[in-house]
Amino acid sequence: MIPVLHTQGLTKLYGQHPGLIEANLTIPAGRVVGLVGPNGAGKSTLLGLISGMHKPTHGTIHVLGNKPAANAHQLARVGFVAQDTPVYPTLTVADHLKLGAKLNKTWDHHLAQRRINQVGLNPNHKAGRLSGGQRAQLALALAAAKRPDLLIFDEPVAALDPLARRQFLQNLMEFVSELNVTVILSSHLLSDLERVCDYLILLAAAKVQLAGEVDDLLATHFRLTTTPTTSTTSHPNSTSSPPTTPTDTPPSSPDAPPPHPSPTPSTPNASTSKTWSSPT
Ligand SMILES: Nc1ncnc2c1ncn2[C@@H]1O[C@H](COP(=O)(O)OP(=O)(O)OP(=O)(O)O)[C@@H](O)[C@H]1O
Repeated sequence: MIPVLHTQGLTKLYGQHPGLIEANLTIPAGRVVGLVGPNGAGKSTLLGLISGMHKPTHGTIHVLGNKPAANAHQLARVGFVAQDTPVYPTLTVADHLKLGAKLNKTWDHHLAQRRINQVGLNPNHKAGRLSGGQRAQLALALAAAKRPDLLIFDEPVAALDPLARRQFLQNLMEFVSELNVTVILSSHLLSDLERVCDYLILLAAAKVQLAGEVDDLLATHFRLTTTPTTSTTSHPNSTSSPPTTPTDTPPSSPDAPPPHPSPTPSTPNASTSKTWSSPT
């Protein structure tokens, strides 16, 4: 099967300044990919390269088997939602749906309408008057109604409060299971994405530090926390520091997004709160 993303030595320089250095990535189809790293790590640069907004300085990149944004068909296969969920403030929710239908040949009006109803958005409300969470839901419905094969979100939950974040991720997971789409989500914080992604890319200082299936990464490198009454279990390969208490990462935190519905089997430990230790 053709990978959703395949890069070799992918490098983007802004003048002399590195945005991304020598990235080698192969992401299989059907994953929810967490792209995580601190400020300036290169997340937006990589997403810009995938969507075709940036051109590589050197190296190669193939998205769904083709060069990014190579033609109209390729553009239609990739949905991109930039930071701050851009919408047109003076247009109503219904206007956004009409615009989406005009601009996209593959537009699924039924899907868009159904999702708008399900999340309780009033079609007559202007986008400029929606809350951050409602804007995110609108942007998600618009992106999904394009029926893309790859859906990209740059920092989708950064500006949302815990409840809106949870609702957004829940809706996203519903789309994923309904549409069979690959999703790439970026965030500064692994904790934002860890329960929804099944593939992880860690970036720092413009370089890929770690990439792979979450289950594989967990199998080789993780630390578990258990209830206070039982002893803490460490993976034999783990070189992590002393165990954390459950209060460090409460499983029932209101901040915790819903579990990923992917058919990919999770590790037996995946429902236990987990803490990533630094890659070695
Ligand atoms: N237009 C630009 N001109 C010059 N340098 C840039 C430009 N865009 C990004 N950079 C630099 O490239 C590096 C990667 O930036 P990028 O925006 O991709 O990181 P990021 O992980 O998305 O950061 P953030 O989380 O803050 O959005 C940073 O050092 C940044 O300063």
